Amino acid sequence: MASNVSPLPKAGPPASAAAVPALAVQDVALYFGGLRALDGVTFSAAQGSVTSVIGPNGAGKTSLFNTISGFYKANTGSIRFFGDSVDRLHAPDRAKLGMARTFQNIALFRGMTVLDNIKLGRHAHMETSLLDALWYFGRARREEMELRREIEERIIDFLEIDHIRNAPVAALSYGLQKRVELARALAMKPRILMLDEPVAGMNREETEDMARFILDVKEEWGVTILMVEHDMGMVMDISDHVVVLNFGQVIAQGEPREISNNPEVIAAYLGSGDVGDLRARVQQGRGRREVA
Ligand SMILES: Nc1ncnc2c1ncn2[C@@H]1O[C@H](COP(=O)(O)OP(=O)(O)OP(=O)(O)O)[C@@H](O)[C@H]1O
Repeated sequence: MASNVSPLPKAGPPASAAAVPALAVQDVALYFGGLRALDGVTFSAAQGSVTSVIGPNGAGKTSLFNTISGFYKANTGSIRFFGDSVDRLHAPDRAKLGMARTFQNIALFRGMTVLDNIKLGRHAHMETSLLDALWYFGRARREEMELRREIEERIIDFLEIDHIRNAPVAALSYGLQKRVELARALAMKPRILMLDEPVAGMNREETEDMARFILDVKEEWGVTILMVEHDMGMVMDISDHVVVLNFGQVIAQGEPREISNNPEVIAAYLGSGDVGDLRARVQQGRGRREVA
């Protein structure tokens, strides 16, 4: 990818700290009345990895994302973020710690420009008290504004969206809107990026572009990725670790190759629209990691 701006400095962990997972979900349950949307879910996402959560419709993937990011409060269990419990924190405080997410349906301000949407991403870190505002009024605030501008420019360059920076979001193709959503999430300076169906509704070319950007975010920026995605080809190609949910429970987890050959996983997908895709992957018996 052409880039004459260096990537953001990695918040790279010292070797000893890398053993602490970016995210550790332990025995999490979430009930809606009598329905167990999540039931004893346990898995972790290693620092600097792409971890994907898959499962048939209604398996609990979105509920899991909402619980991790703090929109829902788990009935039982715990969630640790880089070793620290976030169980008592609400969604905005988890976002401030560096949990950024995109949504299944694009959640951008369609009448606003690309740049203004990206600028909104930084609000996760903005302080609002009067004292803070006064303190920030001087040099520190100017310096911070410059840093933020620099970050925005790096993101725009990195995601190759310079040509549309002043375009209203509503005028963009679906694939570009998804890329702007990714840009806004990056502006939050995330330590973990949670992507809810990042390539849903995309054509093949847009999907490949998005897959490349996700890998670049991981590799060049050192950001951990947690992704929910139905596109099995994309999941198997770019994931380091795959977690399979069915009826709110983890039925399998492991490397993509193990998962796509797991009979329980294939059985879970029978009758779902995704089974053809999964079967194709199994028959194909190869992924990018094997080609490389
Ligand atoms: N707010 C809610 N109130 C009641 N039930 C809910 C709520 N949200 C989800 N559910 C139920 O919880 C279960 C898990 O739903 P969830 O949306 O998490 O699944 P999913 O794996 O994300 O599905 P999809 O792939 O279709 O998006 C489903 O049975 C769903 O009907």
